[in-house]
Parts: sequence; structure tokens; C-alpha cells
Amino acid sequence: MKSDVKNVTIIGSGAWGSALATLVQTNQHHVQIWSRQSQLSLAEMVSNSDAIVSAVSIKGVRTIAEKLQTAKLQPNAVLVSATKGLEPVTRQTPSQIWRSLIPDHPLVVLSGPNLSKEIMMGQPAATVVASTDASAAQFIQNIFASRNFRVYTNSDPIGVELGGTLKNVIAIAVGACDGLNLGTNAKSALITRSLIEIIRVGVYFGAQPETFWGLSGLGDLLATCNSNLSRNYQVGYAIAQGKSLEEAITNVQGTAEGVNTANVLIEISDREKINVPVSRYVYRLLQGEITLQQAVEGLMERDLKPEN
Ligand SMILES: NC(=O)c1ccc[n+]([C@@H]2O[C@H](COP(=O)([O-])OP(=O)(O)OC[C@H]3O[C@@H](n4cnc5c(N)ncnc54)[C@H](O)[C@@H]3O)[C@@H](O)[C@H]2O)c1
Ligand SMILES: O=P(O)(O)OC[C@H](O)CO
Repeated sequence: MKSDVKNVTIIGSGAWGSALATLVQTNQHHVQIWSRQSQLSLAEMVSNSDAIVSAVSIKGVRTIAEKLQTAKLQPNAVLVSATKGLEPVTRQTPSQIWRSLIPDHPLVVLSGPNLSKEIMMGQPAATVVASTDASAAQFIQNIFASRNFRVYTNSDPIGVELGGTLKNVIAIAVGACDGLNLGTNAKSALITRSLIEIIRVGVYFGAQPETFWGLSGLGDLLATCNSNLSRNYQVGYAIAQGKSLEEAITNVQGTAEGVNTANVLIEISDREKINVPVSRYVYRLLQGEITLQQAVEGLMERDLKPEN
């Protein structure tokens, strides 16, 4: 047993929470998972935790953060947000929700090209832990880093978080592109042009553009758009096979955050006049406003313009 064993609580027993718990356990830290089915209350479970990792889907983030607001935490407990989504109505990112409700604990965002099934199989992967508090990021880096999981620190939490969140919408588009067999050229164009629109949104949120060229941006975009393990990709693929959105969501195991993220993103882009053509066509497709064929034609027939 290592001498510097930490107490880590993972909130959420879904695919990502379980994979993160396995990573912590690999390093022989003490890990416990809290879910809504747990016997202990969340407050009881976190009372002795050095790190508290939230891996619930976006719909659960505020409820969980509100529960922790009234819990007695260790004075130096570090909060980690591993959710990739945007909250409807407030349009906040998970880290913005955490920061607003629990401002006096260090907050770290964990995000990267991390398909949970591959991580559960012990395949090599890398991720990013981002915080404005460098020592908190290093603390979390050391808890998770292992032979099979390489962890980088970063000082741009909102950029790291948005890379992971916004790519889910694009993965729906790319899943549909593959489902229609549109070819490698189309897929490459879709991914590359999408990264530009992700950066536009990121800059609006105050992120640094260069963050999106890293693991949590381009890295996660490539992972999610190239793997049928991705639930968001699966949704797009299923729609291209003629399934309704409801059927596509039902057939996916776990949460495909991109569906809700598309709605929130389009509200933001309408209000702030941010040009996000690929995400907008995904939104219109999911709303049933257009067919997939119309989405492809619409994207190809837009006004010609310079690349940059
Ligand atoms: N699965 C992955 O490969 C992966 C990787 C990186 C990030 N993520 C992100 O992690 C988040 C969770 O994904 P997942 O794959 O584990 O999804 P999942 O559907 O497998 O699990 C979601 C979990 O959130 C919990 N939850 C939802 N609302 C809750 C609430 N109000 N209170 C308590 N718990 C609540 C559910 O009970 C469940 O345990 C998503 O934002 C996802 O984008 C997933
Ligand atoms: O299964 P998805 O589409 O939620 O993607 C999982 C992770 O975000 C990939 O990094």
C-alpha cells in the first residue's frame, strides 16, 4: 500500500463514474462511489474525502452540487467535474455550476479522449486536468495518472470543458455522415470545419483558442468521431439508418449528451450571433425540421467563403 493514500469519492455510477473509480483504484487510493441508490447520504460519504469527482450527466449536476453545498467537506477537498454537457435554461457549463454553488474549494475539470469502455479494458489513454489552481490540478493528476492513463495539467478549465462538451454535437453529425457512407473526404471536412466552430463558441466563453488543438479539443473530437463506442456517434449513425431520434436514444446504452447540448448551443449562438453551421444542421435534424439529405445539401450549398 502506498503511504500517500487519498480518499476519493466518485459521484455517479454510470459508465464514466465506474471507469474513473477503476483508475483511482489502480493507484491504490481509497475510492467509493456514490449513486442515488447508495445507503449512505452524499454528505456522509464525502466527509473524509480529499477529492470529490462528479461524473453524473448534466441533468444531475446542479442537484448534486446543491447537496454538497450543505455538506461538511474537508477544508482542502478538491472538486473535480468530469461531466460533458450544458445546462438548459442557465446555459452554464458544469464547472460554472460548481463554481457558483461551491466557490471556496479548488475546482478541476477532467476531460479528454476517454471512451470509458477502452479505459475499463486497460487500454492506454490520456486526459487533461485543468484548473486555475495549479496545485489542485497536480493533486488530481497524481491521483489518476498510471501506466495506462497519462494525465496532463492545463490552466484553461473552461476551454478543456467545452472541447469535451461541444464535440458531442459534432459526433452526431459524423455518425450520420458514416451512416450514409459519405466517405473519408466528407468526414475529414466535417471534423475540421467543426473544430473552427467549437473554437468560436469557446472564445465567447472566455477559453483560449489553443486549448482546442490539444487532447481535450481536437483529441476528443477525433476519438468521438472515429469510434462506434461513442453514444453520440451512435445516435447520428442510427438516424442515418432511418431510426427516429427517440429510437436512436433508446438504443444507446447510457447518456448521449450531444442531443441536449445541441439545443443549448443553438440558443447561445442565436443570442450571441455565433456562426455554428454544422451544429445548427445537427440541431435542425434533431428537431425534425429537415431530413438528413437536406442537412447534407444545406451544408454543401452555403455561400462560398475564404477558409479563415
Ligand atoms: N462514458 C464515457 O465514455 C464518458 C467519458 C467522458 C465523459 N463522459 C461524460 O460523463 C457524464 C456521464 O456519462 P456516463 O457515460 O457515465 O453516463 P451514464 O448514462 O452511464 O451515467 C450517468 C450517471 O449520472 C447519474 N445521474 C443522472 N442524474 C443524476 C442525479 N440527478 N443525481 C445523481 N445522479 C444522477 C445516473 O444515475 C448515472 O449514474 C456525461 O456528461 C458524459 O458526457 C462520459
Ligand atoms: O460516448 P460519448 O459520445 O458520450 O463519448 C464519450 C467520451 O466523451 C469520449 O471522450
